[in-house]
Amino acid sequence: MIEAVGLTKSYGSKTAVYNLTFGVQPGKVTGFLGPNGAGKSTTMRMILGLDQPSAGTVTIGGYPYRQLPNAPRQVGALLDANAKHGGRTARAHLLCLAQLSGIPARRVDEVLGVVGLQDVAGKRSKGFSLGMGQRLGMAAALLGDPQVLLFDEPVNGLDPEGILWVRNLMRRLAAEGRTVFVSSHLMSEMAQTADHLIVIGRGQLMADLPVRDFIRQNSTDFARVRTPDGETEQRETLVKALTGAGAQVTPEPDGALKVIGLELPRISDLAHESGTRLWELSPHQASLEEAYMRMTQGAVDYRSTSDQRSGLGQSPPAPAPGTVPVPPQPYAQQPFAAPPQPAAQPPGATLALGVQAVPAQAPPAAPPNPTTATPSTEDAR
Ligand SMILES: Nc1ncnc2c1ncn2[C@@H]1O[C@H](COP(=O)(O)OP(=O)(O)OP(=O)(O)O)[C@@H](O)[C@H]1O
Repeated sequence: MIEAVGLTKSYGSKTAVYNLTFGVQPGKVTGFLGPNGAGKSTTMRMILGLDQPSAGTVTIGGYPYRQLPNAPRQVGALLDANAKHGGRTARAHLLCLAQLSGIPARRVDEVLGVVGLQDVAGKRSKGFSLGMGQRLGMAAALLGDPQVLLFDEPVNGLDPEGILWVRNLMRRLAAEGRTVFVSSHLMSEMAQTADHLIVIGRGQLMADLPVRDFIRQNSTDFARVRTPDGETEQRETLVKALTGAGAQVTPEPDGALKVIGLELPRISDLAHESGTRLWELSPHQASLEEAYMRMTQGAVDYRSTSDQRSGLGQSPPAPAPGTVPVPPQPYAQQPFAAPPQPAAQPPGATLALGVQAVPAQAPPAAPPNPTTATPSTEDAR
């Protein structure tokens, strides 16, 4: 079990992590999510004793990492797959690590087999692909057969097969009763791999909840409805009928309508009563990726300032023939009960996320201030 209490880390005037309190349980995969610069790696480094907290504590099985007896046998980590001597073979790299930690040499071939690198064990790692490097990093993490495992972005750069392999490995390690803590940006991947999620933004805790609760609370059901292409009047009649019945109706880029707040049979009845023909009426669920993006949108440090096409002298593409030009905002002829929309919150506000969200706590009146909006230029790494 990993336990962080009031964990805080400042680099000069920059607060990378502020007052984080959470626990990571054994027997589960716990996903650690947050946008770029949210503080995930900093937190992991503090867990592993590589960085000293400015305040608060973090322990593994009740001990700070540096006080763990025989730490490499208890905790394994993959923080940076490039952290290896490229001139050494995969086997020599692992052998070296094993010797430093008093791990028997025979374990090296075992872990090479676990990660599927047995056939290239004698090759120098500088010639390895990104995926092979990640596998070697995992082998190093598994070397001491530890009960606690930390992986920082383990699927970075992996192909779909590699991603599936990592997913299965994580699940297997957790099923063996180990504590598995995995950072990622990829909500969709974590939704399939993790049992529990810890989400941070700008160094502060945003959510700490089981994945199934995240799914239940953040996936909004909606219907897609489509009237015959080009028949604008039919479309407007239907929008009026739907909003009049309390639905939130938003145009989709392809000319369909996204309808929230009404069951499919009711939409069908309203279309019939208003004399509208339908080309499509289908049930949908908002993706978790979308829910995660909404949750963290107020905590993103690095955001593009312009359309990526600007500067190329190109205008946005014209609508495809047959599609109906659509306004960007929801239709609102009639008042309707909109679902709760998370918004960027000032520090100290409770995040209105529809999840079992954690109140964002205001940092002390004086700096450190983890909510600085400008990207940091202080990264000393
Ligand atoms: N050694 C350091 N010196 C100064 N600033 C640092 C240092 N390490 C991290 N930071 C800053 O702390 C913040 C958190 O960084 P961190 O790498 O922990 O985020 P992250 O969530 O892991 O980001 P990413 O997903 O991009 O890897 C960033 O603003 C970063 O620039």
